[in-house]
Amino acid sequence: EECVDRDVSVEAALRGGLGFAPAGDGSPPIVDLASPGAVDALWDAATTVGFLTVTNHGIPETEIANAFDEAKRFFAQPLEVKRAQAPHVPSENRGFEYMSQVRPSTGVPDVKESLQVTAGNETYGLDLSSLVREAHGLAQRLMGFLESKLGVEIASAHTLGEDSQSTLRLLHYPPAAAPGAVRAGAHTDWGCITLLFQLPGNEGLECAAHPSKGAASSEWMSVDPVPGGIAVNVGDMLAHWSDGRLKSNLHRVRMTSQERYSIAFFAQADKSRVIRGDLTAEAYIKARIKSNY
Ligand SMILES: O=C(O)CCC(=O)C(=O)O
Ligand SMILES: [Fe+2]
Repeated sequence: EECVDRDVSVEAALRGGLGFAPAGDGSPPIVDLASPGAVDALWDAATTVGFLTVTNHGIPETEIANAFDEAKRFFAQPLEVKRAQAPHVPSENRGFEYMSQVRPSTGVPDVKESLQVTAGNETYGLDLSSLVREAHGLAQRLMGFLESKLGVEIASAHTLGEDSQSTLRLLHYPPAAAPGAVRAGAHTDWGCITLLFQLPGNEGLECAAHPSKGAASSEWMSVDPVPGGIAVNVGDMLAHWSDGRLKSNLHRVRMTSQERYSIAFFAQADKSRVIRGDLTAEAYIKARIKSNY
């Protein structure tokens, strides 16, 4: 399946010079969800750079802060404790992994540890269910906005029920090891929409500045934390579903001298949902997991 092989074009872009290029000026647009022009601004960002930051999103800051506290508490434990508390089940895209995700673009493991909780599954004793609910609600709202422009029914494809495979991922990049290294290799996300919660002071996220130029592009752009904002990006599943109108853009996490915590919510179509021919959203995600662990 062409869409499952998305990483081939990623490699082409990196061979084209993007891999080692530094970040230039600029940052993705900020979309104020309380403004009357929000739908147009969202559409504009999603069809050009594929990255944006939303403000006035309605998720209580205390909810987000609580999830970061949970993440810090979890990651502070000894490695064996984390492994025992949340065994990694790659086939189900959940549990705790340590320095084990190899991005096809780099061939070496990301310098990070992460804990993945799948909607509807256990939260390993962590208080994360309410952020999952809030994030799912916001992702659906954003997809509803896009749906109104796209004319394709996408917002109802994600539930929080039995069939869900949407995922909350807590990420921790330890204090800098090798200067110049990349913390997370360049990749595109697999799902429909990703919400990325960042902490002020924890910089490093970058996306390709000119995604429409593909392999000819050789610049990155910082996606720095915005107070009260959540970074949003389009994933491959939605790019595919929209016939390429919505852009799934390359991004990476650059090494900085600061330790980094972030939280991603990957809104993915339900397992049984058919996204192309007879390819289900479940089969699609499974194929992408296989290429990464
Ligand atoms: O930590 C980040 O900011 C980015 C994480 C990311 O891109 C991912 O896990 O897909
Ligand atoms: Fe990502």
